[in-house]
Formats: sequence, structure tokens, C-alpha cells
Amino acid sequence: MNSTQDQLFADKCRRLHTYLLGTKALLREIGEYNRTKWPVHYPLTRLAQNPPQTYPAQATTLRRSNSMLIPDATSEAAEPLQLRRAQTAEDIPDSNSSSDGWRLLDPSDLSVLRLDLRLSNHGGSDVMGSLEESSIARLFDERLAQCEGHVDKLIARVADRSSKILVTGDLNAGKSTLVNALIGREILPSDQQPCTMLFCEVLDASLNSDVEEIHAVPSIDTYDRQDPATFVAVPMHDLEDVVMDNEERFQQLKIYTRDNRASEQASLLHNGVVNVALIDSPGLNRDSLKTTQLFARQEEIDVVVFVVNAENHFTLSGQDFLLNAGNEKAHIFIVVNRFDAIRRKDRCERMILDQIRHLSPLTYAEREDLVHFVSAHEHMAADSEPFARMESALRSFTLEQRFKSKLAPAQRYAMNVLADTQYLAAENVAAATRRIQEINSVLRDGMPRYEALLNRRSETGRCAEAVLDSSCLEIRRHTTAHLTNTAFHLQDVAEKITYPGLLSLWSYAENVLLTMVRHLEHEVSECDRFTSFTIHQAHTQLDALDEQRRSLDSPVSSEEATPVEPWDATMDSSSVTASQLAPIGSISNALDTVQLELSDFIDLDLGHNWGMLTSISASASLSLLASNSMASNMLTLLRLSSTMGASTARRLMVTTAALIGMGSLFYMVSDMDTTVRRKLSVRVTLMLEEEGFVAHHAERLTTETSRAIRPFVWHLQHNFQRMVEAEEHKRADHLRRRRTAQDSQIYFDELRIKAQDLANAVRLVSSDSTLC
Ligand SMILES: Nc1nc2c(ncn2[C@@H]2O[C@H](COP(=O)(O)OP(=O)(O)OP(=O)(O)O)[C@@H](O)[C@H]2O)c(=O)[nH]1
Repeated sequence: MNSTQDQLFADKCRRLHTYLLGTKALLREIGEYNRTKWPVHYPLTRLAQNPPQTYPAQATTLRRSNSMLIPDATSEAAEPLQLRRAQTAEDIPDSNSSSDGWRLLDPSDLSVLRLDLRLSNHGGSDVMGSLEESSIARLFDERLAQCEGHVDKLIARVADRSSKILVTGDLNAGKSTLVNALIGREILPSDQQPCTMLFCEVLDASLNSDVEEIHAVPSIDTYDRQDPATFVAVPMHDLEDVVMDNEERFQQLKIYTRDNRASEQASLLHNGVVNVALIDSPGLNRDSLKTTQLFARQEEIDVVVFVVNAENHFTLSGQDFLLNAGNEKAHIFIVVNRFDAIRRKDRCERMILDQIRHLSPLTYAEREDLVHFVSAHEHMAADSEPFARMESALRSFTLEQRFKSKLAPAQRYAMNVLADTQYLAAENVAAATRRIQEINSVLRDGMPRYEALLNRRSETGRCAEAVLDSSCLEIRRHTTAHLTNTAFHLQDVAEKITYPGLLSLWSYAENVLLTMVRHLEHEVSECDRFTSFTIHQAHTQLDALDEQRRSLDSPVSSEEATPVEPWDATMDSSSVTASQLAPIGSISNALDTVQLELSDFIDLDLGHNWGMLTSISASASLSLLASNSMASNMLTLLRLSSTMGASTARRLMVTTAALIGMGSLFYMVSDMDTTVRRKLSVRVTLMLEEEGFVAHHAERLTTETSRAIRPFVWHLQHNFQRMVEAEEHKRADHLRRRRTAQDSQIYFDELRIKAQDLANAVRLVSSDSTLC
């Protein structure tokens, strides 16, 4: 690699690094938006109908030996079948391929941002459909966090100038022998029995101040070469024991060693270009824990060298690994070892290549450079030409095609993330548009009801007030008329009382007075009853108005509607009786203290009954008696005396006066009961007038009526208000949701464009890949 290529590669690293940071920021932004503003709409049902097919047709018949090998969507592994199949050399015409030789995702699918793929195996959309939006948002948030973590590792990988080569494969495939052959020294123990229990990272001693040393590392995350507390130094000759027996104690061995090769051209570790680490790993099918660790480590690895035992071909574990690693890395360096032990080499070669064609199409497409049939064991004894070719190809792949080995996987992952982002952004723009349309339609459909409610509220308010006003008016009018009439006819009330005679006149008068008072009381109670009846009627009318209001509560929205309070039981109209009105107390203060007086028995105003007096007087004085008053009679007599003689006139006058006196006395005595009734009724009426008896009761009952009806009116208005508020609350909620949907529509549209721009930029990083 010359300096121009170095510069180009450095430029690509820098650009990819920047775009990965941009991708990470985008993921974080989506996560934030998903959590706080709009739970990202995830097309679960659609995806369930279109489950991802991670395995090619031929491979789907294979039994999966380990459930932990289910592809993790955080890796580049979760790629749809169409993508990988299109990448085979002899496959479908590559009409959709990018000019860089790899294909964009099918836009109708998701890869890295796809949620748990296993869901689609459990009844499809039903299971997915049962997931709530919030659960999906949470799952999606977790997936975003995983992707972000993965992008972080890619960023670190791109920024790291060194290259890491993972040597992996089945047990006893000859991995350790291969690593030894590559460094030209028998450092790692090799045995027919499984012997590599730990990851062994072989590095050039120059990275450890030129000191050959083994660091047994308990925790790889905290390892620091310059901090002895983070590792245990192991003598070189103890390597075999440590590798075999310390898998519980150490996570990894760091083996700093010198390459025996004389020139930098020949040495992979000491190459003069970049620092290379060769990582020997435990056999794939040894245990699932180690296998899982291996999968997890892929994201730190630049090149995967997969060692296949030529005698066994690809085992199930090997196939699983290759399928996934192939998607992650796109290109896998495959070494078919122990080829010396194969008799029919061409047949073996054909069969293995056929397997590779399905397992890693891109690798197969470049099989000349990437698939090698060697014997590491033989090469240790004497240099072999196939091995040298393989070594040179690996060197070229690692050092000269660093874009392909180091940057392409990161670029590929970023492209997948950005393609998924565009897909989800478009889905969410559509979902937001649908939401806006739905809300608009709900608002439009609800408008007539809302307007009707407002109209009904004001109309009912007016009606209720009218019921109240008319009831009060009716009570005032009725009470005034009724009590005025009662007072006017008070005298008639006592007519039915039998007059016991002059000797019982006093008790008769008492009886008359009591009867009048009782009658007044009765009539006031009558007014109370009428009031009660009127209130009851008003309540019935208001109840009918409330019934109309209740009928406005649409059954569809009843569960959302704010419950309207029922009539208060204590306010039930049927329970309002006259006795429940404010206690009358005394119907009149004046009547409480009324006493009989002497004047109640003497009536000096005889004029009003003169007719009766004349009927019992002498007929001679008829002409005189025709007059209206005693005084006028006397004047008439005086006038007559002037025309008659004096003695005649005097006699006539005396006689007449005697007759009148006797008649008057007789009349007074005989009409005493009438006098008492009249006098008492007049006095009582006057007293009632003086204290404003009628007005007082009219006012009292009007106030009581208002007090009894007003709460019902308020209640009715309050219920209407609650309904209107509930409706307005719903409308405000719709408007708020519509605003959120509108914001999201804009946000996701911008996100789609941002992701598209970023994807274009990421894609351009590889436009000049041949140079690197
Ligand atoms: N015939 C032949 N035998 C080989 C070759 N490479 C390795 N072996 C032998 O295969 C056996 C296993 O070799 P290792 O290098 O230990 O294999 P490994 O894959 O590292 O084994 P584990 O780490 O235990 O999984 C040893 O006995 C080697 O001598 C080869 O090219 N040809």
C-alpha cells in the first residue's frame, strides 16, 4: 500500500467515522422522539406477513443446533434473503445493485431495526396485533439502543488503525496450527484433542516494547498492557497449560511474540503497514457459551478466517456461524485445512465450494482470493505453494484491501440502519397522515353534536330560568290574590258559628276571633300547598329538560363522557311538601296578640243597618226613617215642627226619639253577633293590612319557591356545563393529538431526507474502493 492509498484509506476512515457518528446521532434522536413525542409506528402486521428469511432455501432445511444462534438484529446479520441471494455471482441479474457491487435493502422490509423476529413464528399478526403501542415503542427503544451500541463499536473499529483477524472454525480443524504457520513459529499448542479453551490473541512483540510475553487477562474490558494489575504474566513455556486449564479464570490470552519471518513483506504480524492481531478461538461446536462469545466479538473483528476441516466439510455449527458472519462481514476468508488428508481433492473442493456458494455468496463470488485449500500441518514442515498463496491473499485482503476487510462491514451496517430509518420514517409519515385524517374526520363528525350541545345548553338554560321565573310569579300572584280575598271575606267565615245568645256573647266573640285566625292559618297553609305543588311541577319540567340533556349523551362516547351527576335525592321534587318549606312560624305577629275589646261589641254606626231598625219602628215615622241617619232624622223633625204646632211637634219628637232609642237598643242587642263578626273582621283585616300580611306571605313563598327550584336549575346548567366541558376536552385532546401528528409528519419527513442524504454520503465512501 503506497502513501496515496494510505491517504485515501485514511480519508475514507475519517468520512465513514463522521457518518457513523451521524448515524448514531440519528438513532439517538429517533429514540428520544419515540420516548417523548410520538411512539414510532412500527408496521408489525405488515412485517409479520413478510417475515425475514435469513436462511437461503437450501439452508432452511438445516436443523438449528443452538437457539442462541438466532440472528441478532443488531448485527448486519438480519438481512433479508433477497439481498443476500442477489449477491451471488450467478444469481438474479443485478438490476437493483448499487455500483459498489452490493445491493440496497428491499425497501418494503426492515433488517437491523426489525423487532424480535421470533414473534412472527408464533401466530403472526395476532400475537403482534396484541402488542400495545407502548410495548412496541419500548421494544423499539431497546432495539435502537442496541443498534446505537453496535454503531459505537463500529466507530471504534473504524477509528482503530490496527486490524484484528479472528481465526475460527470447528474443533480440531487446525486453527492453532494455521496461526502457528502464519507466524512461522509453533507457539500455540495443537493437539488431536480439543485444546484451545481460551481466546488467544497473538500480537507482534513490538507492541509490548519488544518483549515476548503472555498476559492472561481476567477481564478484557479493563485490560491495560501497562497496568500489571489488569493481567497475569505467564511464561511462554507455560502457554499450553494456561490455554487448556484456565477458561474459568481468564477471558483471553494476549500473546506478544516475534514473527520468525525475516522480511516485513512475508510477515503478517510485523508488516510495516498496520498492527495486526491474530485471534485463535476455541472450536465452534465446543460449547454454546464460547460460541455466543464468539458471535459477540464479531463487531470488534475486521477479518474472519474460517477454518474448515476438509475431512468434515461444514458442520451445522460452522454453517450457522458462516451464515451470520457472512452477513456481518460480507466477505469471509475461508481456509479449508487438512487438505493433505483428502484423497479425491477435486470432489472435496467442488462440494465445499458448493456449500460456500449458499452460505456466503459474496465470498463465493471472490473464491479465487478468499477460499483456499491448504495443509497448515505440511506447511509447518516445509513451505507449500497453496499455503503461500493463501497467506499472500490474506495479507492482501487484510492490508491492501482494507476497505473491504475493515470499512465495508461498518459501511454496510450504517447503510442498513439508514435504509431502515428511511423505511420507518416513510411509514411514520404515512401513519401521521392517516392519524391527521382520522382526527379531522372525528372532529368534523363531532362538530354538529358539539354545536347542538351548545345550542341546547343555552336553550335549556333559558327554559330552566323561565320555569323558575314563571313559578315564582305564579306563587306571588296566587298568594296575593288568595290571601287578599281571604281577608276580604273574613266576616263570612264566622257566619257558621252558632250565636249562643247575649249571655254567651263574650265566648262567642272569642270563638269568632279564633275561627278567623284559624281560617287565616288554613288559607296560608293552602298557599303553602299550592307552592309545594308548583315547585313539584317545576321540578318535573326541569327533570324533563335533564332527560333531554341525557339523551344527548351519545352511546358511543358514553364511556369517554364525564359522568353527569344524577339528581340529588334530597332534592327530589316528590319529597318537597308544604311542611318542608321554611316553617311559617306565626302567620301574623299581630294576630298572636289580638284581644277582644269592648268596642268589638258596640257598633255606633247604625246607618249601615237602618233598614232593619225601621222595620221594628213605628210606621208614623216612616218618612223620617227613610233618611239615612239619626241626625238627619232629627233635622227633619225640626223642620216639621216649624209647620206644626209647638206642642204637637214636641210630642212627635219625643215619641219619635223614644221609638228610635228603643229601636236602636233593641237592634243593638238583637244584632250583637253580626256586630261582633263585623267589628272583629274589620279589626283583623285592618291589623293584617297594617303589618302587610299578604305581601309578607307572597314574598315568603316566592322566596321559598326560588330557593327550592334554583338548585335544580343550577344542577341542570352544571350538568350541561360538564357535558360541554367533556366535549371540549375531547376536542382539545383531538387537536393536541393532531398537532403531535402534524409535527411528527414533518419530523419524519425531514428524518427520511436526512437518512437518505446520510446514506448517499455513506455509499460514496466506497466509490473509490479499488484503490484501498
Ligand atoms: N493432516 C493434517 N493434520 C493437521 C493439519 N493441521 C492440523 N492438523 C492436526 O489436527 C489436530 C488439531 O489441530 P489444532 O491446530 O489443535 O486444531 P484446532 O482447531 O486448533 O483445535 P481446537 O483448538 O482444539 O479446536 C492436531 O493434531 C494437528 O496436528 C493439517 O493440515 N493436516
